Amino acid sequence: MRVDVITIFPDYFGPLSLSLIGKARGSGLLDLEVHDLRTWTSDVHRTVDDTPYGGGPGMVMRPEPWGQALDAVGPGTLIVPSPVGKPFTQADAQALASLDHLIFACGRYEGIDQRVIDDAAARMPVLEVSLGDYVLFGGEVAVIVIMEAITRLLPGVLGNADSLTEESHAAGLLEAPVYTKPASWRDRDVPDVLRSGDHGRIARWRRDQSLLRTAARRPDMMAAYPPSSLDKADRKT
Ligand SMILES: COC(=O)COc1cccc(COC(=O)c2cn[nH]c2)c1
Repeated sequence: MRVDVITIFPDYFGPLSLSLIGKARGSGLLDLEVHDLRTWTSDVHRTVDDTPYGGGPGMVMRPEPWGQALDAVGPGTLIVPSPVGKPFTQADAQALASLDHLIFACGRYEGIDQRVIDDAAARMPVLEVSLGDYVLFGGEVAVIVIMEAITRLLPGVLGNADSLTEESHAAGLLEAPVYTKPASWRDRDVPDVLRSGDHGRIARWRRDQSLLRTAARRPDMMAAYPPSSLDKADRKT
């Protein structure tokens, strides 16, 4: 997978060269390049923003540098983290993980001139995605989050691919609680069922815990369960 990131703060992406994402890059699974938007400015001050038409607080990112940047690195699927985007989900991560070329645009200030989005949408898929109902200083940290969600789904990145099927949101439910040694810790014991060796009983216990946890914390997910994406075999009557 090829990923281009366009930002006015390229140093934000140091973490992407660490840990699993670093390995994915090293093993050729992920070809990531971070670009400084100011590369595509032509004035001596390398200006990337200007005052908003119609007035109002703050600054807006100018269209010219973005247009030239996207011309240079595109076409691909353009992802723009934004407070006004569609909520980003595990299903989106799954879908994006199967694509060949992703381009991330990191907005700052009050946002990117809308014509950049409209112009890009005329020649490539554009997804404006929200990570939550809050506002960040810019898209950079959102890109790191999205990149983690996608990269861990790439074949060969996670040692144990089984963890992908059981994890939260993969089957439309929150994952059951997990335990490890010691069997007793500060007078708290691991549930006996998990030490029973009865794998059918353990699977049922975990399913029940997932349903209880999802009902208590995420009624929205319960209402949507089972997601239409699950095949018949996964549906529980
Ligand atoms: C067309 O899109 C844009 O102009 C994007 O512009 C901006 C402006 C400020 C901050 C951000 C970063 O995204 C979020 O704050 C965000 C994402 N999820 N939840 C909050 C992006």
